[in-house]
Amino acid sequence: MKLGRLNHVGIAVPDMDAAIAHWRESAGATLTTPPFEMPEQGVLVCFMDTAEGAAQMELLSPLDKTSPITSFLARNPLGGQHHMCFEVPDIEAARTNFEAQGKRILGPTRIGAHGTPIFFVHPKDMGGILTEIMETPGDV
Ligand SMILES: CC[C@H](C(=O)O)C(=O)SCCNC(=O)CCNC(=O)[C@H](O)C(C)(C)COP(=O)(O)OP(=O)(O)OC[C@H]1O[C@@H](n2cnc3c(N)ncnc32)[C@H](O)[C@@H]1OP(=O)(O)O
Ligand SMILES: [Co+2]
Repeated sequence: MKLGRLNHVGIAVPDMDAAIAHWRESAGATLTTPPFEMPEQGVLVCFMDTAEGAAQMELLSPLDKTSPITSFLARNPLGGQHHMCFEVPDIEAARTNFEAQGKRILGPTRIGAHGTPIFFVHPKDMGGILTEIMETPGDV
């Protein structure tokens, strides 16, 4: 199955304000959303875009000890690339496809930070990359 557009690169950060300043100063990135909490995912999240929306970073810091970002930062205290997110037109068809390939889907399909359904595929089944699949936003 051919995946669509790379929607964002997820970056785990230990300090959200410092990370925003870093990407603004070192890459000229602009904040497209102020940080907002997604308690159901255990994260504080914001999006930064490079020139003309050429690339989007999703900055993620943990809301609590149970957050998936907490264990990532325990292994990578300075933070780092956490996941890559690809778009698909039909999230259920994509889920079925990955399951048919025998790849481990992590948890239920749920609503992600762009307001569309997402799921994750285990990094060990994706060449070491935690892979997020999201349904393309309808207003594209
Ligand atoms: C707000 C939604 C937003 C959006 O875009 O809509 C998001 O993107 S939210 C992002 C945060 N949520 C998630 O990441 C959910 C999916 N993640 C998970 O289920 C876990 O984090 C998991 C299973 C990927 C890792 O769990 P854990 O931290 O407990 O580590 P393990 O000991 O189970 O790890 C097993 C193995 O995988 C390696 N690993 C862990 N995390 C990553 C990663 N991000 N990238 C690559 N590899 C990763 C880990 O090192 C272990 O490898 P090993 O060789 O066995 O040491
Ligand atoms: Co993401």
